[in-house]
Amino acid sequence: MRLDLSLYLVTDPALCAGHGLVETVVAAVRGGASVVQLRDKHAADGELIDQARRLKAALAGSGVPLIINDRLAVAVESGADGLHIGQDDGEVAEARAALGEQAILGLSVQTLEQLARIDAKRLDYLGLGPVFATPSKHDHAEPLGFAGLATLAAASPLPGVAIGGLKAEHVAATRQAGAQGLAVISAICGMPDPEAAARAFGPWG
Ligand SMILES: Cc1ncc(COP(=O)(O)OP(=O)(O)O)c(N)n1
Ligand SMILES: Cc1nc(C(=O)O)sc1CCOP(=O)(O)O
Ligand SMILES: [Mg+2]
Repeated sequence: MRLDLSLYLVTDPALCAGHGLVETVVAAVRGGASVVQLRDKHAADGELIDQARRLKAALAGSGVPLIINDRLAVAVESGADGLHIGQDDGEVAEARAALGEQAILGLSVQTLEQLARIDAKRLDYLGLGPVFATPSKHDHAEPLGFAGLATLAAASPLPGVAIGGLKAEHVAATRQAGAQGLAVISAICGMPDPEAAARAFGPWG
């Protein structure tokens, strides 16, 4: 099945706490989220596996894949659809070997130098960012702006999803820069109505 990166929800345990993790994700999917990533930098593996299984059950029949952030063992053990790793989160070859050919594997890229080194045949997509500075990730790299995003997207052999400080008002500029979608935390998680917040991004194509 084609991977639809158009509205990629990344969860945050604190921001999702208001409505609850599963409720926030289900509402966002009703509003048009096309991918969900479970991201929690502090939870133990066992807790994340449990959350991933609950999310997988909630997403059943929606066609929306569940991606695990950082933790290969959690992705394998939970039966999630894939894994997203950053430049310091382990080897792409090891992740692909453990996940199998059918799983979705994404990698974060911030620079042209990193892009030149990617193992494209083992990857499905790239996370390109941050477009803007964001309080949602304390250790983010230098912001790219839309010009930097366009440079990376043009040089990328893989579909890219833009991330970092993006809101519904940035859909047109993100498309124009050549990304295949927007990945967001705070524009959906922690909003009073996550379904309406997701719907505000509108149709991609
Ligand atoms: C879709 C997407 N793109 C980029 C990231 C960032 O990954 P990483 O650089 O490993 O940082 P952390 O999210 O692990 O803090 C992402 N998670 N998702
Ligand atoms: C998880 C993450 N990764 C980034 C990167 O640049 O790789 S920026 C980011 C946080 C995105 O949150 P928000 O939509 O609230 O700005
Ligand atoms: Mg990471």
